[in-house]
Amino acid sequence: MSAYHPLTAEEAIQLAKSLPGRFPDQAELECREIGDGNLNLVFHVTAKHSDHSLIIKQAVPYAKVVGESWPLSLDRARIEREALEMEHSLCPALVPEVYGYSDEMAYTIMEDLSEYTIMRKGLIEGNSYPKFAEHIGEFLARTLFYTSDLGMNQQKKKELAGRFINPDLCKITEDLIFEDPYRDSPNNSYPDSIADEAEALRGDTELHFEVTLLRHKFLTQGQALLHGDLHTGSIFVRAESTKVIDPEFAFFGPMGFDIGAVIGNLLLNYAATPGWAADPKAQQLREQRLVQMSQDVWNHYERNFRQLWNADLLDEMSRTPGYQDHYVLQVLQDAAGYAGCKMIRRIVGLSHVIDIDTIADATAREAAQRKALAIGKNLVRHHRSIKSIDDVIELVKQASGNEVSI
Ligand SMILES: Nc1ncnc2c1ncn2[C@@H]1O[C@H](COP(=O)(O)OP(=O)(O)O)[C@@H](O)[C@H]1O
Ligand SMILES: CSC[C@H]1O[C@H](OP(=O)(O)O)[C@H](O)[C@@H]1O
Repeated sequence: MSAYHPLTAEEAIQLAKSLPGRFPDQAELECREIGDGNLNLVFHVTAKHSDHSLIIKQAVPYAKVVGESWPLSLDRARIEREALEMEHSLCPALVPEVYGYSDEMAYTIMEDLSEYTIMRKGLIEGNSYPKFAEHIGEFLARTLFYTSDLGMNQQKKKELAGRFINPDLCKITEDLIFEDPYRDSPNNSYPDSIADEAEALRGDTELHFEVTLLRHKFLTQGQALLHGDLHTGSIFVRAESTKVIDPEFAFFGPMGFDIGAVIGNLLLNYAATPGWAADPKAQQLREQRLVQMSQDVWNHYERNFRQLWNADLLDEMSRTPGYQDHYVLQVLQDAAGYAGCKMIRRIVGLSHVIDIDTIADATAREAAQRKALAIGKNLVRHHRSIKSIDDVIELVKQASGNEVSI
């Protein structure tokens, strides 16, 4: 019989105490459950009168946001922990350290990042993160290159892929991102004010064709080990430092999905900007910064990825002249398409983003929803003809209906 049960705060404290070297012997520990995500429990354990602390993240056997009617495998905790360890080994400065775990109890004990801000909140507050694009570009390039057939032994990659078969969490993405927004699904949720947009999405078969191509790639292309859910709520930031958390959707999939997740979420915040910055000058500055950041994320990714390819390529056939350019362009096109899909799902599907949903003024909120959908659709529709990141930005500007000079 399994020993699994959801931890109490007291049990989390006992667990923290039992970890050697993490707290002074006589420390008086306190614990709070702080999970604000859709799926898991997160315990924050701190020592009174000291700066020692840690996080215990535990999966529950269902999707917390929906309830027990949506069962989910506890194995996702192992997958998240192994992905965190892999990402930390490739990018130690950009991923929290794992201190301990239990697969049976589905928990991971890790470094406390409470001194950081969740990026989605920071962006809503209008903060700028000048190092972010450089950091996330490095994270994307290193994790994707070294887990692909380019940078990892190909037999080892096949074995590793077996550890990251993640059917429950992939099914969430397949349904919520690539299907529900385009049909009449009980999972969908949107206000009456944009019912016309939702109806148009359901009838747009040309758009469905492009989404189906992206969905097929997601289902079949085991290009690299992905984070799988790299939105701005899964990234902690400070002015000088960035940390990626929450890779429980990790699996071997198309590289562009992770890159597109970052860019799509920056663009969701971009679409929301008029709802947060009343002053036109401040609004313009924020918009320019977000568009520039989206462009920089790609540019840093591409520069790092090409450097790794030129220095550490294991696959001999991939030295064929022209192949690197072909490969990188495919990833860019995928990233643009996936960014668009991610934007659309956050407006009409299950699980929205606070960047848009918490805009107080109803007119500004609706305008943000419509702008996000326009950008998302434009990226999906045209992703296969994109030739450069400038083309991506052009599609964003075109759909925004306003000038964004960067
Ligand atoms: N390592 C950490 N340090 C500090 N806070 C964390 C850490 N990991 C998670 N949290 C907090 O818990 C919240 C939910 O965590 P997350 O991993 O996104 O859970 P879920 O998988 O349920 O989405 C985060 O938004 C953050 O506030
Ligand atoms: C029913 S899960 C919906 C949604 O939640 C996940 O996000 P997070 O774990 O960060 O809360 C993921 O984006 C899923 O698509």
